[in-house]
Amino acid sequence: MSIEASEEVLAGLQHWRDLPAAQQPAWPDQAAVDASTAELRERPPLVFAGEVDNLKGHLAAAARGEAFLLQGGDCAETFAESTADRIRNKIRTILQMAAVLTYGASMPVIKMGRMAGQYAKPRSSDLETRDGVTLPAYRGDAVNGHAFTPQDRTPDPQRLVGAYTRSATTINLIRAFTYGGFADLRLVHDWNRGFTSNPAYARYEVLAAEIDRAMRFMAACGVDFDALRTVDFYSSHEALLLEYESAMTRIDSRTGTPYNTSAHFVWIGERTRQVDGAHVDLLSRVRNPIGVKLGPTTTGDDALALVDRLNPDGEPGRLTFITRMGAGRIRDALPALVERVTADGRPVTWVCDPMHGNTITSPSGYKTRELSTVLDEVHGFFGVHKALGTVPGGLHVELTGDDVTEVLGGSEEVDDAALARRYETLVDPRLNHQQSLEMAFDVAEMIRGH
Ligand SMILES: O=C[C@H](O)[C@H](O)COP(=O)(O)O
Ligand SMILES: C=C(OP(=O)(O)O)C(=O)O
Ligand SMILES: [Mn+2]
Repeated sequence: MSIEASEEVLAGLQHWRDLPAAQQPAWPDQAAVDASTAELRERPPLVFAGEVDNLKGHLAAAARGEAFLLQGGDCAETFAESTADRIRNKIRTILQMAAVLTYGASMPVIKMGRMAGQYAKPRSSDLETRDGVTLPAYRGDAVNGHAFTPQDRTPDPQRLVGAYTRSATTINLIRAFTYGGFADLRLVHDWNRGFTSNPAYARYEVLAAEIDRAMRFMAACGVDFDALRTVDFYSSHEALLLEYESAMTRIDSRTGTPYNTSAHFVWIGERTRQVDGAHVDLLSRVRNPIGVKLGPTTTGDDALALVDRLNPDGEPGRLTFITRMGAGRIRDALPALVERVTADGRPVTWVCDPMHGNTITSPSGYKTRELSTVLDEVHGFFGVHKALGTVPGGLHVELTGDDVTEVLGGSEEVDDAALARRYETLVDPRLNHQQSLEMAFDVAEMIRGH
């Protein structure tokens, strides 16, 4: 039987159109936007309501300290790099990190990509000027092209359909890899052995040897490793482009309620989380688990107003707060927020994004981050939660599975001169494969000390 949504619910899904919406592209032609979104509305969902509900249950467990979220991927996915190799490498990196964290935390790790839809970016400035020429800023491949030409930089709504198509092929590959044997724990463990056999990472040998012993213990006990060949891997992106997110919002025929079917999990960015704004309104009406990024100026009142709007009934797993304070601020700024929300009593999953509060410009002019500063924010996050007796529920990271040089530091040190070698990101700097694993080992040690 198929249950339909009420007129009131359907009308509510359009209410965002009456509200202020930050960070939307200046589309030159609204009729062309309408044509693209009409096309999107005809396309199949990318994720299914049952999967989304399962994820919500897992995130509820993370809020209670019974699971840990690992969410990672590019700052901005690009159409050109939605290739099988790049996608496979990212999945492999996340699976390797997850294996280490599972051991460190002794709990299930929820695997989630900033993947299969992360094609739209908020920007500090609407415009970019180079050599006296001013053009619209690059806002992600779902909006415009990165090349500094008027043709590329003019927002093109056909790109919304392009983003859908790439998201569909990416999630298809994710499903194929994670259900087809690529996620086999024995394989993932072998890859990690390859990482720790590199002398640069000798300090992680002790933990690696422990994991090795645990694997042999499991084998000796007759654990059915074949049953561990598949994993659930969830998709996520910032729900920034309201026309796209609205077109992908569908009524679940089982319940008659709306789900955003563009990803399992969507989040609202630091720049678009205005409590009376369009983003909060649209996401308040869908049933997915959702996140909100919270920067260092967030007040307890702001956080509670978001709980009121996004999770008034305190549904477990519904709301994740992704804090991105900066290593220098987290120890001062986070406690008041956590205390206030904890006193309220409605559950929240606390996740640490140690990237966005720690962006710097290197002496040679690259937008970058220092791995040591990134790790310091994670330490601060665990420290605050430990002191308050609350639960650090996960990690949100910008990373890639490739050997890029975008973030400074790491045991195989990337220095300022090395940044030029393989700086490929179109927006924010990502941890490379090795730096990502180094973070996973470091965090695993941190969790054990927690
Ligand atoms: O990921 C996000 C960036 O931090 C955001 O898009 C802002 O970047 P910008 O300051 O380069 O515009
Ligand atoms: C823009 C981003 O983050 P924030 O909203 O936290 O600045 C991002 O996650 O890429
Ligand atoms: Mn970013």
